[in-house]
Order: sequence, then C-alpha cells, then structure tokens
Amino acid sequence: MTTAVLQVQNLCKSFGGVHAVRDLSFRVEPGEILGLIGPNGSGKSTTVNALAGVYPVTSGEILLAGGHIQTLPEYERVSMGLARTFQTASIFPEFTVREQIRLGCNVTLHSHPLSSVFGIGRHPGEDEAVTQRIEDILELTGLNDVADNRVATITAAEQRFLMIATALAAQPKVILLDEPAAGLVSHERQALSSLIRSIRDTGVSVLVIEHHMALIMEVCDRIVVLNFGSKIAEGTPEEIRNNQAVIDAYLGEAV
Ligand SMILES: Nc1ncnc2c1ncn2[C@@H]1O[C@H](COP(=O)(O)OP(=O)(O)OP(=O)(O)O)[C@@H](O)[C@H]1O
Repeated sequence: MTTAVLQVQNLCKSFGGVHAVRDLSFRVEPGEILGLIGPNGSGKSTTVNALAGVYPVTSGEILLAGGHIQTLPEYERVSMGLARTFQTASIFPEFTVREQIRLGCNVTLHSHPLSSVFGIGRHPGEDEAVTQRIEDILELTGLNDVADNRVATITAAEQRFLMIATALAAQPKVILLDEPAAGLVSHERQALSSLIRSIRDTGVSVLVIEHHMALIMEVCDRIVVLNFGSKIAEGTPEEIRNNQAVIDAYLGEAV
C-alpha cells in the first residue's frame, strides 16, 4: 500500500460530554479528491479543525505523508504541507489579490523576513520563485484579471477562490476545502469543480467538505459519510448514492 498523503486513525474529539467525532479513520491518497459529507452537526467541521490543529484531538492519530502531526501547532502543519480554507472569507480587504496570495507564500520562505529591506539573510532566487508561484496560482484560480484589485472590491465568488489561492501559496501536499461552494451560483460552482480538478492535476490532494451534493458527486473520487460523529459509509460517488444507510441518514430522495 502506498503512503497516504493524509491518514486519520481512530480520531475522537469530544467537547465535554459531546462526542463530536467518534473513532473516525480514513485516508486521502496521492492525487485523490476525497469528499467528507454528512448532515448538520455530524462532525465535519470538527474533523477539519482537528486535522488543521485548531482543536487538540481527544484521541487518535493524524499522519501527513506518513509522519505524525496530531500534536503539532497549526502553523507547523501548514509548513509541512497541510493547508485549509475556511467557511467564511478570511482575507485582508485592503490588500490587493496579489498581495494576499503573497502572504500565503510566507510560510514557505527561507529568507529572513526583513531581507528585502536590509538585504540580509536572503536566499538567492527566492523572490523570483515566489513571484512565479503567485503568477501560476493567479492563472490556475482564474484571478489574473483582478490580481491588482483590492480584495474588498472583488466579488464574493472571487473572494472564495482567493481563499483557495492563498492556501495553495503554502505549496501544500493536501488542501482542505471547508464548504467552498457556499454562496456560489451555478456557473461559479462549475468553475469551482474545474478548479478542484486542476488543483489535483498539479499533484495536490484535496479533502472537500460540502453540502452541495451535485458538486460532491461530480468532483470526488471517493466520499466518506459521517452521521452523529461516526463514519457510516465510504466509497465511490456511485456507491454512496446507492448506499441505504446514507440515503436514510442524509441524502433522502435528493440524488
Ligand atoms: N466548540 C464546540 N463546543 C461544543 N460543541 C461543539 C463545538 N463544535 C462543535 N460542537 C458540536 O459537535 C457536533 C459536531 O459539530 P460540527 O460543527 O463538527 O458538525 P458539522 O457536520 O460541521 O455541521 P454543519 O454541517 O452544520 O457545519 C455538534 O453536536 C456540535 O454542536
């Protein structure tokens, strides 16, 4: 078996007496788009926050490319290759789009933070590499046309894509997308589907948490389904669509 990009083993997370996530295990393989779905309150956000290091786990293990990360702080997980987006836009309205993406690159820099001012601790070629990376991300996310616009002035959909762009700037091995389609209209969701596939095509694995079933079924290679904090099913979109436990708990007659 190849090493998973992200592996979750027997993850439990409780808040006092609330068992938000119970004994959850799954793997995100290299080059895979994995969906995490379930009804409201089933533990999806808690899982993402535990993976990202926002919450300490109650028990269980999280491995990134084979190494344990469950005790590491959030920023170390990012610099090791686990990036995430948030349900609400987490951006700087006064920055330009390009500046905001540059911020996301900082976690990968070897140069001293003041190297551009004082010329000390500079890693040759790093500025050029970062500039090229930003251009590549603008191209990938379709934000080139608004690259020099202030973040406050771009559309809500562009802000969502910018959040993904900023997460990509950290050069992740896996990106966690927390409800990326929230608030998007049909053609924007289509663009999001294409973007998610393009991200995978660059070699970055994707874990996507989403309520929009058409998008999940269209874009995911495999899907994990939660209910009351526990995994009730795992499989291809076709298998999940026809799984009676999933239909009863979540999908109903919707798909
Ligand atoms: N910080 C917290 N303190 C106490 N209980 C919490 C906390 N965060 C989540 N919970 C509880 O944990 C359970 C799982 O919540 P979670 O937000 O992870 O579900 P979800 O699947 O992401 O829901 P939604 O689809 O509505 O975002 C719920 O019962 C919720 O009330």
